[in-house]
Amino acid sequence: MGSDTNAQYVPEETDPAKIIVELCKLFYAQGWVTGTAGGMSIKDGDLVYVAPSGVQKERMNPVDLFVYDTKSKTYVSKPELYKPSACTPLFMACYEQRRAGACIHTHSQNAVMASLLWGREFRIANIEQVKAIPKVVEPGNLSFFDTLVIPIIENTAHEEDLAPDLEKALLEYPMAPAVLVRRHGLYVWGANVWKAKIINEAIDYLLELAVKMRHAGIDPAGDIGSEQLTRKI
Ligand SMILES: CSCCC(=O)C(=O)COP(=O)(O)O
Ligand SMILES: [Zn+2]
Repeated sequence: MGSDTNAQYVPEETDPAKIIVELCKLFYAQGWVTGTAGGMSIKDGDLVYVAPSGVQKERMNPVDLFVYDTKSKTYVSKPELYKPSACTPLFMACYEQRRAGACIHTHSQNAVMASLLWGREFRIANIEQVKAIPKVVEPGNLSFFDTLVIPIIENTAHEEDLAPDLEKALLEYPMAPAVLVRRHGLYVWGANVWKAKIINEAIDYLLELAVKMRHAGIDPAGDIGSEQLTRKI
């Protein structure tokens, strides 16, 4: 074993605008932001970077991004052709209520399917991947035996009108690492963009798995061993 086995991987790119452009291409390839859907934002000190509204998120250039200064409450970069993402009030709520460093909004079909199969909360437990999810209210991640709970809010005609319900969910679920929007998608945030990316990937994996488990007659939040009742052999 080399001495650098546990070395932390540090991505080289640090320009938030370039990172948003790069990650939106990746999320497009995942099917998470197709057809102009979804978006993302990064908070770098007082500056909030937001993608433009209604554009193909995989084809943006760094100059297309809006940059909002939370101190002066003005846009320091405001591309003339565009409006800022309709998700902006929701991203701002995550920054203010969760002290997030980055937010991701996707229209993943796994998120939409889960929102159709669960009621007011999505729950999953006893799956190794939950260990990638932070506890939020204290340092560290969930353990294998913890239950991940994600609140589900109802969709509205316009993205920005989701903000009051998202803000309420953030207050009512202090441990939640994300919020699902029924028939719409998922909002995820993290202390920084790379943490937000990891959490989004882990949650999407768990949503997909949970939908498959339900279809197989297994309760994703059930006790270990309860699934044996559904086993044929
Ligand atoms: C077909 S996308 C409809 C709007 C939406 O839900 C979304 O996430 C994209 O909003 P934006 O303003 O960032 O384009
Ligand atoms: Zn959306």
